Amino acid sequence: MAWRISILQVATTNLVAVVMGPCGVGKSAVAAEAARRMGGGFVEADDHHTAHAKARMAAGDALTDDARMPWLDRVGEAARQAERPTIVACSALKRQYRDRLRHVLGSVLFVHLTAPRQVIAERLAARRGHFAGAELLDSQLATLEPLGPDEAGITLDVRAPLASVCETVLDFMAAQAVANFKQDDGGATSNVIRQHMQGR
Ligand SMILES: Nc1ncnc2c1ncn2[C@@H]1O[C@H](COP(=O)(O)OP(=O)(O)O)[C@@H](O)[C@H]1O
Ligand SMILES: O=C(O)[C@H](O)[C@@H](O)[C@H](O)[C@H](O)COP(=O)(O)O
Repeated sequence: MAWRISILQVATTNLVAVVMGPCGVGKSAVAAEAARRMGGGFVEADDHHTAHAKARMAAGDALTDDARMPWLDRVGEAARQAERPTIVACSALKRQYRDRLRHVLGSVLFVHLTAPRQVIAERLAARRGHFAGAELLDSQLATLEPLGPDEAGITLDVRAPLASVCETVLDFMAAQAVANFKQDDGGATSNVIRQHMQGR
């Protein structure tokens, strides 16, 4: 619905959301499609790995914290400079990695994508033309630290169709934007947005 897209664009201005989770769960697919629907910027964290790191991961070798930190800084910087609203596809597996992104970006929403291991393994097995294969999955799942209760974000099961996952991401971002407006102007703007949204 055209009005809904424009309300979403207004409401989500200035937001940055990071779609996180293990390799193969669908971060790039969800983040790219959600950014396209929203008309905002998209940052792919994979584009900011060094050739050395990609070769390591292609060999099934998990990166260390020391190798990930400069990469996270590059991802954060790319997101800082990207068009707003911005959606980033980045594994951000540990709390300290998300802290690093928050340090660069200030306030960030996280969308943690989850699925049973088997579903992710099947997606990785079918994926073509990517440096990361199924050998990385177990280390990624072992490293993963879910969002803490104090971290702004949601956790979504990606067994639902891509379109419905994207809808949920956009609804979540719009709801957060409404809450931010409420803090900024005492509720005046959020009331306008709510009135429009009641027509859904
Ligand atoms: N909702 C979905 N349903 C089916 N296949 C999906 C879905 N989301 C992603 N995929 C496919 O799964 C594979 C992994 O997705 P990708 O976005 O590359 O994951 P990640 O960025 O988390 O590594 C890709 O081949 C992609 O096309
Ligand atoms: O920190 C890491 O070990 C990597 O960033 C990793 O988390 C990421 O998953 C790979 O880059 C694979 O790329 P995809 O996640 O796009 O499969």
